[in-house]
This record gives sequence, structure tokens and C-alpha cells, in this order.
Amino acid sequence: MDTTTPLLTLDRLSVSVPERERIGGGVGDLTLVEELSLQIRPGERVALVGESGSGKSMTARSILRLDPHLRLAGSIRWKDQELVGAPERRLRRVRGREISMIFQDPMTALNPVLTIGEQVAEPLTVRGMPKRKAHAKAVEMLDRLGVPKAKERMRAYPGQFSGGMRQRVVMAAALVAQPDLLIADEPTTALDVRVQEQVLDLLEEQSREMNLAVLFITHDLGIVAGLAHRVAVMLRGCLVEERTVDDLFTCPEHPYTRGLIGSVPRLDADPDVRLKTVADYMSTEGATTHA
Ligand SMILES: Nc1ncnc2c1ncn2[C@@H]1O[C@H](COP(=O)(O)OP(=O)(O)OP(=O)(O)O)[C@@H](O)[C@H]1O
Repeated sequence: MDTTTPLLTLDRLSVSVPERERIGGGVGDLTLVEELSLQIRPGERVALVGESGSGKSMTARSILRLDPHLRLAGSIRWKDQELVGAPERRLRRVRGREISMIFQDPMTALNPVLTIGEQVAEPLTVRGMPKRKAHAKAVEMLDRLGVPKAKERMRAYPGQFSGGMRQRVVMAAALVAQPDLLIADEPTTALDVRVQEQVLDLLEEQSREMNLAVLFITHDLGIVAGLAHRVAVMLRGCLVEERTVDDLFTCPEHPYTRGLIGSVPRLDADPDVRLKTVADYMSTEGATTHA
């Protein structure tokens, strides 16, 4: 058992939308995440998987309280401080500096009218680092993430970059202040398969080199194996299973996890046999939300 002190401990975290904020109406508060417990240690890469709408993003966004209208209950312990109920100024110190987040669409994460250099250096300049030094660190980070001619590219605008290059820029901005944890919410979904692989490799490499913990959110179990140490599986707002990657693929416990693994298309599959869906696995095994 790993005895290193966790960086992040979610302890029975629940997230709900108050009645007046519910999209589409409905009576009472709507629970999106229910009593979820999870720990992440320094340098550890944890994948949070589950189908669309299972509550992965809401869990991740709640750690940094990016949606102030949501109600949180339970505990989010970051190092030695409690984030549930913490004042906004404390969260601002943690966001970007200690915990960074990257999202699916690199274009919306970048400001089209600011240069790449300004955006990658910004996490450092807002914390008072002199411009010249922040600029040099930004070049170093872009270079490290494989952006060719990084020094010249600092003057370019996001529109002049391809999707894959933009995601590298977003990663550079997220990592330049050397956070302890990166939350990556489907960062490769919008990229083509080849670029997707490059970005995942980079992420894994940076995590190893910088002892960076990563919470990686995805609905795609196929990309988890090469990246994560542990996998947490979510279904309808609940965590149904949490295992090491090897254990998850060799002996998944919950029917939903078996469904997720079994419904990934295989090259050696019989083309005349219909692929079983997650729902097929769930109905044959009479599964409910809980393990
Ligand atoms: N204000 C709201 N009112 C009603 N439902 C909401 C509200 N905000 C979020 N939800 C619902 O919460 C559920 C969980 O969303 P979340 O984005 O966390 O899912 P996800 O697992 O990350 O899925 P995806 O992979 O599609 O992003 C979704 O079904 C979403 O529609």
C-alpha cells in the first residue's frame, strides 16, 4: 500500500445544482455527484472514466470551484487545507499555481487576440515575475513540449497554430508555473488520433519528469492503459470502482466497468457478431448504480 501523504483527498464529495439553477426545470436540488471519495498522491496519474453525463467534469470542476452556483458537501482536502467552503482568495492562490486545468477545446482556452508568449507567460507575470524572466521560462516550456522554433512562435497568435500545437500551448501555460496537480478534462478528444497520441505521450512524460500528479478525465478507456496508474470509474454521479490499471483490465469487478471494457471494438472481432454495448452488460448482470 502506498503510504505517501495524498496531495488531494476527496472525501464523500457531493455536488448538486440548486433548484433555481436547474436547466430544464424540476423540483428540488439535483444531485450530480454523490459521496465520491478519491485520493491522488504526488506524481500519480489517475484516470476518471465513465460515459457522457456521469459527472466526471462536475467532479473535476468542483475541486477548483469553477462553477460557483453548484453546492458542495463533504470534503476536498488539498495538502493541508480544506477547499470546500474556502474563501475565494484562497482558491485563487491554488488555481493555476498549485492546481492547473486543461480542457477539451484548446481554441476556447486561448485568447485569439493575445500572443502565444503573453498567454504562456501570464501565470508567472500575474504572480509578479519580471516580464523578461517569465518570457524566458515560457520559451523553455514551449520548447519542452515540442513547439518548434519556440522563441519565434512567442509572437504568433493562436489562429496561426494547428489544433495539436494549440493544445501544446495550452499545456505549456498550465505547466509553466510548475503546479503539483494537472486536471486534464478530455484534453485530446478534439484532436485527430495521431496528434492525440503525441499529446498523451507528452503528458505522461511531463508528469514523470516534473513529479506532476494528473487527474485525467475521459470517456475513452482505450487511452487509459498507457497513461494512468489508477482508474476510477463513474456511473450516474457515483464512483463504482477504483483499481490499478492492470487490475481494472484483468479483473474488472463492476458490470458497468466490464461493459466499458467489453464494448471497445477489437480488430480481431467477428464482423458478423454485433458488439455488446454497456447497456447489454448491465442488463444481463442486473446491475444498479452501486457495486
Ligand atoms: N445546471 C444544471 N442543470 C441540470 N443538469 C445539469 C446542470 N449542470 C450539469 N448538469 C448535468 O450533470 C451531468 C453531469 O455532467 P458532467 O459534465 O460532469 O458529465 P461528464 O461525465 O463529464 O460527461 P461528458 O463526458 O459529456 O463531459 C450531465 O448530465 C449534465 O447535463
